[in-house]
Amino acid sequence: MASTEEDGSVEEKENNNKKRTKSAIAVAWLTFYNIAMTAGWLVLAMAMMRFYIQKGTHKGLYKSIARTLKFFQTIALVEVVHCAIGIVRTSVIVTGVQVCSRIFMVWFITNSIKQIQNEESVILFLAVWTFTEITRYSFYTFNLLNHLPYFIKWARYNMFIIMYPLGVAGELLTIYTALPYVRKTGMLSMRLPNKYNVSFDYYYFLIIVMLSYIPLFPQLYFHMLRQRRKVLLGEIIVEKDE
Ligand SMILES: CCCCCCCCCCCCC[C@@H](O)CC(=O)SCCNC(=O)CCNC(=O)[C@H](O)C(C)(C)COP(=O)(O)OP(=O)(O)OC[C@H]1O[C@@H](n2cnc3c(N)ncnc32)[C@H](O)[C@@H]1OP(=O)(O)O
Repeated sequence: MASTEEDGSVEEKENNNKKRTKSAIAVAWLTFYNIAMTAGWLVLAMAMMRFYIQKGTHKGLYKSIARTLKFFQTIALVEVVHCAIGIVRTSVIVTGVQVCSRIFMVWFITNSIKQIQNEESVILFLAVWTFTEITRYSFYTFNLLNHLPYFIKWARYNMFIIMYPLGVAGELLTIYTALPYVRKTGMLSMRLPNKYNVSFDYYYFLIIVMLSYIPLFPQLYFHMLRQRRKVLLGEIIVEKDE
């Protein structure tokens, strides 16, 4: 009996040690990741401001920052992995929708359709994303370091109230502006007959994407409102299993 108890406690200790090592590694990785992402979005913010100050126009701005934007927005896929392996307490679905919709905007809309790159709506969502991500990643960084200034916490859980609708407006307007080009060129579409016997119309796909904002965006918005109540007002919120 005694030896079993001893074994149990040794096993427990080993498990606790493993957990501690895992969480130390996770914290180190997340700190590095959040610092890198804050820096990346700060670089983007500075590049955009410099471009506008030097040229006095937003025309050509997207092209000048495209590579950096694609890099840092695509890297954000790692955040879905963070949720999946449980190193952050966030829903895989919520994070997945947020990250995938951004990657779709960057790669399959703005990057693929050159004719829309100079639209004001592109600048709108870029400015909103940049502000949001600098706030969000610096919030996570300072939080992990246990030195979170109140104004960053306040900005993280208040600014989204205006920024989310503005970002969505920029994204939807951009897709809407792209529709005529997509229809005219038939880009990324497959018409029958073809050897795979498959038909795909990117124009209608984009309309479906626009419509999917109606059910999906409120889920993200209400998720953030719940987080806001939890963090700023200290409410205890029982999340449903996902
Ligand atoms: C294939 C085609 C697909 C097309 C789909 C079309 C549908 C599109 C509908 C969606 C529209 C989206 C539009 C959007 O792009 C527009 C904008 O973004 S506009 C800008 C405004 N946006 C925002 O303010 C939201 C920004 N995004 C987020 O905040 C997150 O991505 C979100 C997942 C929405 C929420 O974050 P989360 O659940 O993580 O909340 P918290 O920040 O409070 O964190 C919860 C806990 O997890 C810890 N955590 C999370 N991440 C990290 C990290 N990287 N490092 C360390 N810790 C992290 C955090 O600290 C919390 O921990 P605890 O509870 O212990 O304090």
